[in-house]
Amino acid sequence: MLHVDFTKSLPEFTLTARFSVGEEIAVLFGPSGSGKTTILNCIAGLTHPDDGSIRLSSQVFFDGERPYKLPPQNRGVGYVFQEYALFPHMTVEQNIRYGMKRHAQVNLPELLQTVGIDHLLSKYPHQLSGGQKQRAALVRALATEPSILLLDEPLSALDAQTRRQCQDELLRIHEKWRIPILLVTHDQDEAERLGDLVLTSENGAWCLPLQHKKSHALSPAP
Ligand SMILES: Nc1ncnc2c1ncn2[C@@H]1O[C@H](COP(=O)(O)OP(=O)(O)OP(=O)(O)O)[C@@H](O)[C@H]1O
Repeated sequence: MLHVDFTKSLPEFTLTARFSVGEEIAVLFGPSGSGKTTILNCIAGLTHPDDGSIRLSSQVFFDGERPYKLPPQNRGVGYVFQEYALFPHMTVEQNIRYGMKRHAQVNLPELLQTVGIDHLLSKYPHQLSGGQKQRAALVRALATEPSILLLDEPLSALDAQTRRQCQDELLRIHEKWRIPILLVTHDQDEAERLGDLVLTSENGAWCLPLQHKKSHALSPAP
């Protein structure tokens, strides 16, 4: 269970985040500049709140009172950035293997097949379409065997059909992995389709879920 309870001063407003996410998909749905990426960055440890706390189950990520900051590399966070952030000089396989643990338990061939990029391992990022890059970035994040997955608008650059396929893959992966996933999107349909929990902001505060649903509707298999 992820527990987030912090404030952070930004140039134009004070960001407040107060919510909990179990083994479910929580969508952060809100306008540009409302602090979505900043929340993900605080959870990943790339930036820090001013006060409050962030915990994943019993593991403290941040505690403003002690004060304490767990280094990003010890948080077990998988992060897919807005721009995929694949290393351009590495093949897909090298990108994926980069963050893997030495004795990784993850079944990489199965994961590659699930996400449909097993035939692209020797390609470089510039040889991939937007959807393929997105999938490679997702596999790279999952290959680190994260305890939590952060996805910052991972599907925004995709056409409608590819986007739908990637949404389905994400739902399937989540069914299998059962870890908390925080997903940022500007797309209301996507928020409703993927989110067990949809968080939105009011006056800089991300607190109350708009809706909480029990099951997802996968597209029928093609
Ligand atoms: N490195 C930074 N330095 C100064 N201000 C920043 C920085 N990063 C973000 N901000 C400010 O913090 C606020 C929140 O930005 P953030 O990127 O978290 O919003 P967002 O909701 O993710 O936006 P978008 O949907 O456009 O990605 C914005 O007002 C932004 O100008």
